Amino acid sequence: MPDAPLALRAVERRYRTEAGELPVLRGAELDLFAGEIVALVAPSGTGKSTLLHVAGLLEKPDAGRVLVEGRDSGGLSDDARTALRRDTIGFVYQFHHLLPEFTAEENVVLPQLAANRPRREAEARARELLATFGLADRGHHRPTRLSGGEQQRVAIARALANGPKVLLADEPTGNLDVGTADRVFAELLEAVRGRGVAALIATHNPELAARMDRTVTLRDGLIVPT
Ligand SMILES: Nc1ncnc2c1ncn2[C@@H]1O[C@H](COP(=O)(O)OP(=O)(O)OP(=O)(O)O)[C@@H](O)[C@H]1O
Repeated sequence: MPDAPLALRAVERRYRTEAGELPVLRGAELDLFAGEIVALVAPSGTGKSTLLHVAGLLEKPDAGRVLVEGRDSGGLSDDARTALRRDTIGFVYQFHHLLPEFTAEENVVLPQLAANRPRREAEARARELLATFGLADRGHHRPTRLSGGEQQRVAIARALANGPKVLLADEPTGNLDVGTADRVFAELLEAVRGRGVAALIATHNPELAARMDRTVTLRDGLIVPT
């Protein structure tokens, strides 16, 4: 069997605060398999964002291992970690974080150029991805000229631009009105399912969680099924 796209082994993460050390993750374990979509539903402040940042190689664990397709990210140089993240992991945030001075298409092109894809190929892929999300005629708009739902669709297209094995999302539709959130979420799930990507999606919305394959929560710094 191939390695899980993402695995966490005994992952610990603690923050130093004025009140002392705050242990947020205390031995978290997770196997995220290709094609499965896992909901992360946990009360505010229990460590969802911390978990996603550590799983996404944006923060290093204080102990334990984060394995991407079986490869331990622990011993890598900063550059090698960045390259591994860029080539294998897509991130969608609650707020789109698109670059305001670039068009929608350029926002989807840029991560591909960073991954050394030739510009023409990157542009073709960006147009194809944007079309998937119903944005074929919005590619030349800057983010401020797009609706909230359109901005978030572009952010999803950007996350998928380098063909990630893993998609991590932190309240990806949390900033949208209910109807738009519902549609964008359905499109996100369809895009992830269609590509066989392993996804971990944090949400406070039980209805959205119910549309995923399984749900996990955080309890005392551990990932547990619900
Ligand atoms: N850089 C940091 N320094 C100190 N403490 C932090 C830092 N980042 C997060 N924390 C603390 O760690 C705990 C977990 O935070 P985290 O943002 O991961 O929770 P969360 O479950 O995502 O919350 P929410 O649902 O409200 O976004 C919180 O108590 C938070 O205050």
